Amino acid sequence: MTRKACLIFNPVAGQSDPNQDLETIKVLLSPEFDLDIQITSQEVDADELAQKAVERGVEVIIAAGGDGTLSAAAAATVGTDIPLGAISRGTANAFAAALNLPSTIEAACRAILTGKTKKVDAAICNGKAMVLLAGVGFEAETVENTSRQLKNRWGMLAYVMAGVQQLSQLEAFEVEIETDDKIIRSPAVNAVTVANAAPPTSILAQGPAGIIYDDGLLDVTIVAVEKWTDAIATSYHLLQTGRSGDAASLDKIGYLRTKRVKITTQPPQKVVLDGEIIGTTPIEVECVPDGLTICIPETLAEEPSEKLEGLPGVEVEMKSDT
Ligand SMILES: Nc1ncnc2c1ncn2[C@@H]1O[C@H](COP(=O)(O)OP(=O)(O)OP(=O)(O)O)[C@@H](O)[C@H]1O
Repeated sequence: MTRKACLIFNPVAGQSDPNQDLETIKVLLSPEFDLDIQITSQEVDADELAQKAVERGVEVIIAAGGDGTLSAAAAATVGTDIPLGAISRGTANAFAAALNLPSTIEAACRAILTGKTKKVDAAICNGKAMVLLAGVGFEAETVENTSRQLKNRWGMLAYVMAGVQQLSQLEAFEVEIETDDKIIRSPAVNAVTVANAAPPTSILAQGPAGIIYDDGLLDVTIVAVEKWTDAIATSYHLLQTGRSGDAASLDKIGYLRTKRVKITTQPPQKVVLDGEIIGTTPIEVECVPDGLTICIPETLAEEPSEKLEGLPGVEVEMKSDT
């Protein structure tokens, strides 16, 4: 018997031929699924289509597109038990990389057909569902400056180019980071990233050793640089540690793990949530353990740890009631 699935398909994601991709997906999934195919448009996005599918009570939601499409569809399933099948067709494919999902259409379809479902953490940021990460400062600017034309032309290199563009305009901000047990203040940081899950290419999330997406905790990375040469050294260090799975050890990179966090900045900074600009600080992010059901292989967990020393003028105030 076939299962009822809603397939949400973004025809403009990535650089491949959408008609051919859709046909491949239909051929691979049709034997098992009764597919209700919903195509995204500029007006109707994956979030809205996925929410309607949740309301209709489909058995599985399958999203095919870039990180925006996959994250939006995933967000609509947070807190439901509806499994999400993710088919990556974007530029960066951070979603699949972060959750150890297959990167090709064929392998993703095979996982949806035969893979086991697994519960992983999600988070809520200012009332919105989050699967990957929230970026304050640099990361938000990088995303905003990475246009579709740039992505179409340069692929992954577009993210690097947008980052380098930002390095020449670094503006530090004052931050207060409040967790359940402490308040951290620093007068001059450039980026704060709160990650539930992140691939090694999300370099500004790579403070802790390995970002664990099923530990009930969020991974916070704080980066402070004074000049653009520091920024390059810091970015390179984070790229290396992200790839090796080691914790960052450079001064001016801090990290900690926490169930919930409140971030206030002076002046207010733009905030990017799973690839989309959602507004400005302050933000409050809370982990939703096991909030998302997805077909995914197991990964190894690392020991939780934190490091805050070395950030300029950092103050850590322990809260007395914890
Ligand atoms: N039919 C469409 N025409 C134009 N824009 C669309 C259409 N469908 C979706 N979009 C837009 O596409 C964006 C999401 O793109 P998505 O992230 O899936 O692909 P991408 O940008 O190529 O991938 P990545 O984020 O991995 O680089 C949303 O902003 C959405 O509004």
